[in-house]
Amino acid sequence: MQIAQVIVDIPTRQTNNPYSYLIPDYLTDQVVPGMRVAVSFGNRKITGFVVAITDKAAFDGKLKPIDSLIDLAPVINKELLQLATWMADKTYSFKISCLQTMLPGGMRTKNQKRLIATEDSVVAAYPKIFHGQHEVDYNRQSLDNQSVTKVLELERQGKIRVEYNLTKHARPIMMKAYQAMLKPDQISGELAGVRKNANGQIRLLDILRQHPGETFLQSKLTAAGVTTSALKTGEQKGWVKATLKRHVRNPFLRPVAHTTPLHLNADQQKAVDQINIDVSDRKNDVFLLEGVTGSGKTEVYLQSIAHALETGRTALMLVPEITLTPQIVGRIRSRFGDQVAMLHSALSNGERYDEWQRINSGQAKVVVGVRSAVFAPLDNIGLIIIDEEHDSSYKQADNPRYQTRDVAKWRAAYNHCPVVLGSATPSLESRARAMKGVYRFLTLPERINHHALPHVSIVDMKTEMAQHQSILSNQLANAISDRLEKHEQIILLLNRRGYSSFLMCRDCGYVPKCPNCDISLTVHKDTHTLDCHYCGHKEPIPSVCPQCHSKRIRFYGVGSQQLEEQVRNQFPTARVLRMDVDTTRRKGSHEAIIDKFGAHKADILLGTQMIAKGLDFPEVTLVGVLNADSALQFPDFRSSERTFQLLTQVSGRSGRADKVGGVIIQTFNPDHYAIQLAKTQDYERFYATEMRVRHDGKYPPYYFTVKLTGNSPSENQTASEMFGILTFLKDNLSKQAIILGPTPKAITRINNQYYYQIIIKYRKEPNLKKTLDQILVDSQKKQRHGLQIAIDNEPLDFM
Ligand SMILES: Nc1ncnc2c1ncn2[C@@H]1O[C@H](COP(=O)(O)OP(=O)(O)OP(=O)(O)O)[C@@H](O)[C@H]1O
Ligand SMILES: [Zn+2]
Ligand SMILES: [Zn+2]
Repeated sequence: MQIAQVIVDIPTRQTNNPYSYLIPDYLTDQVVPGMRVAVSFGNRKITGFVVAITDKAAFDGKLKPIDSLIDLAPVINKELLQLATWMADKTYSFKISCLQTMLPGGMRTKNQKRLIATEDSVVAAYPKIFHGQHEVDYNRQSLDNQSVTKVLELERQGKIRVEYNLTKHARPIMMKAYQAMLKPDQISGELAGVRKNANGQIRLLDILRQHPGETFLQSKLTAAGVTTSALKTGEQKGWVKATLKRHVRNPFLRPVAHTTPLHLNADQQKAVDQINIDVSDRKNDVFLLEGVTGSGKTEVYLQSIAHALETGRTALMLVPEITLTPQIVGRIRSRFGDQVAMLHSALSNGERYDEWQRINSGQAKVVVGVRSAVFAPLDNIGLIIIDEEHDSSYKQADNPRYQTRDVAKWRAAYNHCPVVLGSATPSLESRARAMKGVYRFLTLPERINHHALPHVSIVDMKTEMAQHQSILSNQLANAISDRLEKHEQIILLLNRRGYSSFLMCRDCGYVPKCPNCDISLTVHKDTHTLDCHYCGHKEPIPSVCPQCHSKRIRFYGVGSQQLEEQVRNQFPTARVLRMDVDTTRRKGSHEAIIDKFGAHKADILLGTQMIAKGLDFPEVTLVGVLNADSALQFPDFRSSERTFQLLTQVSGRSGRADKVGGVIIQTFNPDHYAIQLAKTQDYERFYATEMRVRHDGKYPPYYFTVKLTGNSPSENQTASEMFGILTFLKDNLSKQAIILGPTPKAITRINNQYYYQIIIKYRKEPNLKKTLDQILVDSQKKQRHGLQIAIDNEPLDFM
């Protein structure tokens, strides 16, 4: 008797442990860990993941049987099953949400499956399953147990394939195809019987001669000059057999030219050598690769990946959200071709599924992707790279609140391979670890070919604004004219972090606020609405002030649209491209803008954070930052770090090739150290200064942190529950732990829920884990009264 241990899809703390279910006889030896199953739980029908098969139950009572299998092959491999257990524990989340997070979007929902015969014989042999068709919906209800067992067996033998019937777009595409049935020596005989002018048939035989046994998409054959009538004749004469072939969606929009490895400079060579030794020796070091902007980090990644592939292993490379992908993915593909799979948020569910499938089946050996790609089902990983390791998109904001770096390190340990964290401006955490020798430190201190870092100047907008009201300072405007004259390119960054345009009445000061949240509404000119970015509330833009009926109700703040208008007015001959959420909504538009700018078909690229990182355009000699300090006002201990990183990154886009680059930073805080040190691009001094600030303020990396957030529909209830938690923490933690709060969050009310938080700062708290786990267990009971508790281990901010 076999028993399946199942993690059920009921997000409660208790269900982090598996439940036992009997495996019915007809499924003996067919159920494998990593498959999803349907089971009864109480009187509900739910799904779950099989995590183990045992012969003893964890429980004495009578076991319920598994109702049916959802997957016919595992969707989570052994490594990821183990990872889920670690991750649930580490992030104070449910194992079920960890497992679900690992699957590509389209597979997370309950979906239909189709069975596809890969051999004709099975269609005829199992009419009860196939009803004479090559492809059928897999409908558990209409099959008897014997047939289900058979299906599983055939799947394992590779005689049938299972496809997930995703939503319409996500569906695997099966297309009409023909399989070559002739042996090479039969071709001449057949050719003799063909009329001289039957070009289509002659062409078909020609193709069959070159590719015996292969299956071709009909579209490929017709494109090659085989007519449909020739195909019909060929089918009748037994040359080819009609069948279906899967069309793999190709998310790579354009073909790329192949590139060969560059000759490395000495620093690059040293870095590659050290990484490669680790790859060969299966050592599990973490490297911090700190290289100034334009120092050629990407080439180091590429040559290390090549080495991992040479040793027969695979490689995983993570990049921040789509900002980087078009250029970097292009570079990786041009080196490694079709071995590359790409996973990012701009893919459709179907594309993501296809890519996942290519990785899972071992076809793709190199995966490039954003945060969630850290769960790519790659086997035998030889190297993991995290580019721009300081980027905040590597931390997931929702449950499970994982840090990609930590997951990567876990997988590297499992696979006995190194991790490379790369950045021009490493996070303080990583740099501090490198200083302590926990990470190995590699540096690329110079730009490629000894190009100079750009010259940065700072414009004090307080004095500037006193003279004239304009988004562009005189100095920046003059520099733009200068570059336009020289036919060089310009990047203008509008720092939108914590910054948006809102409406205010000039007479009474009224600002429209969201009815559900404690936040002012944002003006969206394209839809002519005021939107709440927290709950989605929308309302029309009023033309008179609802409070005093004045008509002088105006926009404040600058949007990228407004900046574009102003730049076009001031420089009417300049060709301007804008890149922000609005202009990149359509698929492929991001690449299109980058291509156009790269081909110098535009002079000015302006936009939000999207243009700050990773771009490598040799003709850019001026970078302007419109509002450097909009993040500095945030009540966030990382705001200086973020500002410094952003300014250094965006400055690094200037003067990357032979022409010397300049940068102009407009700011209201010209004396702030983050801005002053970004001027000299002096990471070393920034690191030293900021470490002192963190030390004095008892912040990371000197202290570990945890954020507890509670919310409920009643402010009183939220507050009193959080005070209860505070008492519990004080009773269980040591005197050294610093507990801040509970305080209302910066935006206390969101969607009519009131949020309070507690921050814990600590250096060593052996009881912390147990205490927090207990709080989570207790919170399950309180949930009935509408209170939610979330625990964020090492939060990105304290807001
Ligand atoms: N060894 C080399 N010889 C010649 N050119 C090189 C070499 N290595 C890199 N390059 C070129 O130098 C440029 C900058 O390299 P890359 O974009 O990798 O820098 P980076 O360190 O990733 O910079 P950033 O952090 O600013 O994105 C690229 O155009 C790249 O092709
Ligand atoms: Zn008013
Ligand atoms: Zn709202």
